Amino acid sequence: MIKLCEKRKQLLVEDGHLMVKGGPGAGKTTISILKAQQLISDGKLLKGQKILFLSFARSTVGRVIESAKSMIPNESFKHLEINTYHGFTWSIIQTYSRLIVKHRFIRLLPPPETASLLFGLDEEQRRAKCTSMFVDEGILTFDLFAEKAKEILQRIVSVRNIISDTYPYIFVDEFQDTDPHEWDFIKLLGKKSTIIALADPYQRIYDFRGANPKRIKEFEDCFKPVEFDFGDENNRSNGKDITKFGNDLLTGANKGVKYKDVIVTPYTFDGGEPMSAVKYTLLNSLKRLRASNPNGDWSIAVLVKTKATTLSISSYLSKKSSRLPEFYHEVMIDPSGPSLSAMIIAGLMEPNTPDERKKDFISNIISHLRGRKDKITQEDLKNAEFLKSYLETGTVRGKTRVVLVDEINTIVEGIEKIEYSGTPQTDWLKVRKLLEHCTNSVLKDIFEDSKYLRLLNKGALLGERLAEAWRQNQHYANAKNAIKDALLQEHFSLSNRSYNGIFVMTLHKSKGKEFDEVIIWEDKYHSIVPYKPTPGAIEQSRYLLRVGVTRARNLTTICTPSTSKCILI
Ligand SMILES: Nc1ncnc2c1ncn2[C@@H]1O[C@H](COP(=O)(O)OP(=O)(O)OP(=O)(O)O)[C@@H](O)[C@H]1O
Repeated sequence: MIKLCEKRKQLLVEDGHLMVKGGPGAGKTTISILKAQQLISDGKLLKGQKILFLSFARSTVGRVIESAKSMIPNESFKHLEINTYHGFTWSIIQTYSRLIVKHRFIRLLPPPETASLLFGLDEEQRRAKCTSMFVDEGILTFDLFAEKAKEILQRIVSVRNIISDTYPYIFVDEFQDTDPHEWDFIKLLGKKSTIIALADPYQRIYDFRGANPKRIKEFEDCFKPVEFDFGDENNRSNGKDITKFGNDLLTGANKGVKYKDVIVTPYTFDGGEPMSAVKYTLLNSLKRLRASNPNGDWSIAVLVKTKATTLSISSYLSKKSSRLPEFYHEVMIDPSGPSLSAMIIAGLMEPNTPDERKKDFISNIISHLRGRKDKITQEDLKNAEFLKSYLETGTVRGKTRVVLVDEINTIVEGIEKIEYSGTPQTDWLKVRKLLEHCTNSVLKDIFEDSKYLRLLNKGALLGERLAEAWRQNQHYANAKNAIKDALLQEHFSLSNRSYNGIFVMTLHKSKGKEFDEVIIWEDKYHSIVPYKPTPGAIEQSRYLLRVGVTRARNLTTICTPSTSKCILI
């Protein structure tokens, strides 16, 4: 039941630009949905106009859609457009790109391929390369969306007017994390549209991609908004001390204090199962939640620092041991590694000569090595360089590399022997099986990544695309491109899903979401605060941990190694 205090009632009737501030769970998203409803029922929209709600992540958008559907009538919901910055700016570029670039069609480069292509370049070189690809070839990378959409609005005032006329009210969620281009984009739209920004300065966790502590002040100076601050109000975990822990964390006041609803569990090294503490914690959470929600309506998030830990935790949860069970769960990761592995398998399935297939396979392995992780290791780099030179010269030196090339050859030979059935799932598994028993780590990683496609719920999508290819030709011609297109479309699909069950994701990805219980797993080798941190890095780590801790409605457990306990707790 939503409570409307005087401040909230005032917000609903206030005109003009607004800045809505508040800590985690203060109710910023909730009041903004009610504000949108108020604008609609006050008749502020003309025919064809909509209210735009912009957020960063697709999953956050999904949660806003879900809340809005449950809070406002269907008739009003039709007047809302809830989208990501990416989705919205891409739609502007698709419609108006001809006004800033000569190419008739713009081709999108999927993020994993972008990572592979830009590998080894510094920030400035990356930007220069992306810009020249756009201008010279009409190829667009996701990083340029906000910049190019801004350029369109800047250069063509009539387009800006059309967009503002269509969206006279724009809500900007998580404003504290906007980068300079997104901020310029909002400033331009704010010349005619009314902007309602939602922000929490202490949930700013994207400094590394251009967020800036000055941004909120810049908004205030530019738009002179009416301000509403809901401070430490806690509607998510009312009556719990989770928000208190989160706020104490900002100053270090949490150190040495015991909290009722934030439990710190130092774990010791368990030789056989180093991550067993996460399973024990899950078993306790499940016991509590199953007892209080017999209908299965509960959610648990396991939050970790890095993508690599997401994958290792997920692998561990999927395995049963003599002591502990497996746990069905979903992983929410940036799907670069799995997507690139899907393209490798699809590439192998395409009809081809053995020679061409081998070349294609090796090029795809190089893309996988360069694009699968946020930060490439020296080992990956050396392997990618070796494969590149092997493609050119055919020379192999060193035992490990001889094994790698032998295994590549065995896979290519194995493909020749496969008889496809026309049932994509079966055929996919036949090809994937060839990678299963490889001993070289490069090929093993491809196999491991491909397993996450199921956990990412991509199985059905891949099956559909391959079935289409088979229906037309009775073979899997062009399978790789079909899969690539399908995965690309996924970047824009918005679904309002409910969070039931166990989810594994990074702390960054948890932003804007809520769960009944949260388990924060600090890995021994990937601690929340980086090694030898700068003051800035410590501040960012505090914000990040606060975001994670405050995602819980009922309880958060922080598992930290007892030998190197997190310095923030
Ligand atoms: N006025 C209110 N009365 C009762 N419950 C509320 C109220 N406002 C929000 N809530 C509930 O509190 C929870 C958190 O609300 P909401 O997501 O709007 O907060 P937020 O400020 O956007 O959080 P965050 O910044 O952490 O994403 C939701 O479950 C919501 O239903």
